[in-house]
Amino acid sequence: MAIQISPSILSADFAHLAAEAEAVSQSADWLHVDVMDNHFVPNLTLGLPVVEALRASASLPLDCHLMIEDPDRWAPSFAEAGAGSVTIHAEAARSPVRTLRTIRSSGARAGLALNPVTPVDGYAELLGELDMVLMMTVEPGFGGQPFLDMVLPKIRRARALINDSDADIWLQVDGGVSAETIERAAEAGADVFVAGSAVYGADDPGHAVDALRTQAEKATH
Ligand SMILES: O=C(CO)[C@@H](O)[C@H](O)COP(=O)(O)O
Ligand SMILES: [Fe+2]
Repeated sequence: MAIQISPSILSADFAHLAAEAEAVSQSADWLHVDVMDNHFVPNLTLGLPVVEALRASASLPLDCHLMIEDPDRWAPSFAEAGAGSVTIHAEAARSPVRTLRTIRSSGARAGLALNPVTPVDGYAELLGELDMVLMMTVEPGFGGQPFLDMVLPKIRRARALINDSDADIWLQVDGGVSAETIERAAEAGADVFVAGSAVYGADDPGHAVDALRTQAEKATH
């Protein structure tokens, strides 16, 4: 399982987004874009126009994490805007099968995110519709929060379900991922790592991505 790193631009300088994206373009695999609507989470960030602008200027594929109340309405537009991956929250989606299929039919990867206390077993039936499962290791809404170790058993459970399914599904962790926590998440079975403050809070974001990848690889070999 190849390790992938997806820096979150939530911790980047929004006045210089293109340059911030460029700073990780040689070292990262994706650019993680946190879309928040102040309803599903108590924070408001960015929407489709910013994703369209990033799509036109950034070289990395966009990994859009929709923390919004009505993903069934909006997710297809993010896929059509050229996002490489669109992840909806299980707690918010009312028609997840239809929405995940629509994302895929636009050529994007389809992801399902689970909040820290949302059980994974109830979603086993959806695995056939998924390219990625996102495990939140903080309550969604803000960058810079501490990693929740209580989610580690659920990451292990998701890894087992994915392996049993024989499908090629990535397992992403998002929230509090740092040089200190990434090994625990990798050991539990995650293979895609979102990191905001650990990358954009560093003096050299590109180097921080390399260091995170090295740590995760060490844990899985
Ligand atoms: O989705 C979210 C927060 O809701 C994340 O993508 C954060 O932006 C990650 O930031 P750090 O916890 O790595 O600082
Ligand atoms: Fe995120």
